[in-house]
Amino acid sequence: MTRQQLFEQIKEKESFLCVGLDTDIKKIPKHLLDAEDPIFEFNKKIIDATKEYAVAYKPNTAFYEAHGAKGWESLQKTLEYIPKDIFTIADAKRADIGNTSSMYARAFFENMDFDSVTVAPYMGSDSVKPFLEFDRKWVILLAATSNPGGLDFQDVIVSSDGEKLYERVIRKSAEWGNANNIMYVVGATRPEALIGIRRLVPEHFLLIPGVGAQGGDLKAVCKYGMNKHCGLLVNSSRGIIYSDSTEKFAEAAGKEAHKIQVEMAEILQRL
Ligand SMILES: O=C(O)c1cc(=O)[nH]c(=O)n1[C@@H]1O[C@H](COP(=O)(O)O)[C@@H](O)[C@H]1O
Repeated sequence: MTRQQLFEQIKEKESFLCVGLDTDIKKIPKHLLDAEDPIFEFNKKIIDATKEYAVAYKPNTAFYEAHGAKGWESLQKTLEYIPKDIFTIADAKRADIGNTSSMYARAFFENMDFDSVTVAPYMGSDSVKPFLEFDRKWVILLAATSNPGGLDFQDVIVSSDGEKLYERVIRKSAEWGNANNIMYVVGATRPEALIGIRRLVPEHFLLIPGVGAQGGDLKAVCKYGMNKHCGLLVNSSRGIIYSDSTEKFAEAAGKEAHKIQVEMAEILQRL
């Protein structure tokens, strides 16, 4: 999917919501456990209930890989079930030496046909570039993450002018691609980081996880992170998909997604 197509979706749906499909078999309603593929059954119902309000879905591959071959099948079926006009993110946080990264890229872009994959920058340019060789596919590079441990390395000052490691990651990696094939991950829990990040990459899309269960603030994120093409995909996983654990779980997820979408529509009107 291109940046323009993504922006068109955002305008049409008045939403920049990404629903995280972090589907934990221990948390899904009990009545689904008799199904042949409970994870897929759950995802199908969540997708049906939220697709009107979401411009992206982000299955975190850990929740599928944990089940071995069957989990990968659930992931593939889920991907195929997501409507084609909705942006898809394989949240796999990959990267390795070049020839291995090429295989990861093939796994998610050719074998599975995701629009994007999350990538860890620690191994540098040759570990990231193989993901950038695919037309209309995206790398979503970890920059300033939402977890407390993110501060351990990402905020270390790496130059005499006060540049932080995550800023260096963004500044350098922006030279490997462009705003049409790289996005950055910035946690909703640290909106203040967005001020400096927008100076470095005013045009790029940012994936912002951490609203909902991790307590990030949508308004603060938008205040500091939005650009004239919105430039944000804001993810919530547990806050949406587990809003209810009864047979009405999908309805509740739909309501929660709608609530966030209404807030987003109001914010988008001010663009
Ligand atoms: O790359 C991510 O998506 C990610 C980066 C980050 O800094 N923080 C973060 O929470 N995530 C992911 O975003 C999702 C957040 O889930 P909830 O906290 O349940 O909304 C999980 O799949 C995380 O792995």
